[in-house]
Amino acid sequence: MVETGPLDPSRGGGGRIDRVDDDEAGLFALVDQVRRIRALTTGGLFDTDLDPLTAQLREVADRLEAASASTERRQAVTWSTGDYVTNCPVVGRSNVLAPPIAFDILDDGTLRGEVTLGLEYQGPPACVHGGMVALLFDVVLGRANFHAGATGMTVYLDVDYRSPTPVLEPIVVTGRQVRVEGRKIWAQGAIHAGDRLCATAEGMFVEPGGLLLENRRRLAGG
Ligand SMILES: CCCCC/C=C\C/C=C\C/C=C\C/C=C\CCCC(=O)SCCNC(=O)CCNC(=O)[C@H](O)C(C)(C)COP(=O)(O)OP(=O)(O)OC[C@H]1O[C@@H](n2cnc3c(N)ncnc32)[C@H](O)[C@@H]1OP(=O)(O)O
Repeated sequence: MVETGPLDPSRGGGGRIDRVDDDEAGLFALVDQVRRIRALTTGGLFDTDLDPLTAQLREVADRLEAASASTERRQAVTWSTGDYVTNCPVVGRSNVLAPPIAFDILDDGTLRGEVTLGLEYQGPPACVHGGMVALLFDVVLGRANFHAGATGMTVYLDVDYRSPTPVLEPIVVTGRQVRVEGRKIWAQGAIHAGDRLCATAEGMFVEPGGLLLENRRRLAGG
């Protein structure tokens, strides 16, 4: 049973975590522009001829492709720099899929993040897609585990959708680690819109053995 008391969305305080502000290469600034386009093209209706804009975007994409390192090298970077976070599909500032959410850590280790999701995350009318809700939980629980010092791969994620999670309105995503037994870790989370409970989740995570660590070493080239 998810205990929602510690996941009260009105709790404040705490400090920002996982936020990387160093944008020396200008990548976050570039991705911010792609995000604007991503948001505007969902259900896109424009009072202009799109062909010239498409040509301009194609040119930009061609230039980026010509200048880009290989997928393999980029994948290695995400691990070798320990910079997984900036590429995460929920918090990552260089991942266009990410809203991105920034989390604060409260004094008891609970993570709290506020976000307004756009139409690109819509499932049912005016509601966030249930798969996106699950993704938000997977990440907030995983980040809470990481900051609590015991982290693992998700082996089980139980999401209860209790009331619609709205798009285009602020929602608060919370999560915390609740128990660790050997390699097994449990965490719980909630999503609220105002003080309305939209969804709760409980996940179990298992600290991976050799294979994952080996993958990481291999991808990081050492
Ligand atoms: C997330 C950390 C990853 C660490 C990577 C290394 C460095 C990374 C550094 C920073 C990381 C930062 C972020 C991480 C990035 C992304 C994470 C996002 C979260 C995800 O996106 S993650 C993807 C989806 N996730 C999977 O792709 C998991 C598939 N899975 C497996 O790869 C294996 O499952 C594995 C390796 C996890 C364990 O395998 P294994 O062989 O080491 O352990 P084993 O099978 O013995 O299980 C041990 C005990 O857990 C129980 N158990 C297992 N599964 C259960 C289940 N479903 N329900 C109930 N109990 C279960 C068993 O019953 C046993 O219990 P008992 O000991 O009591 O018998």
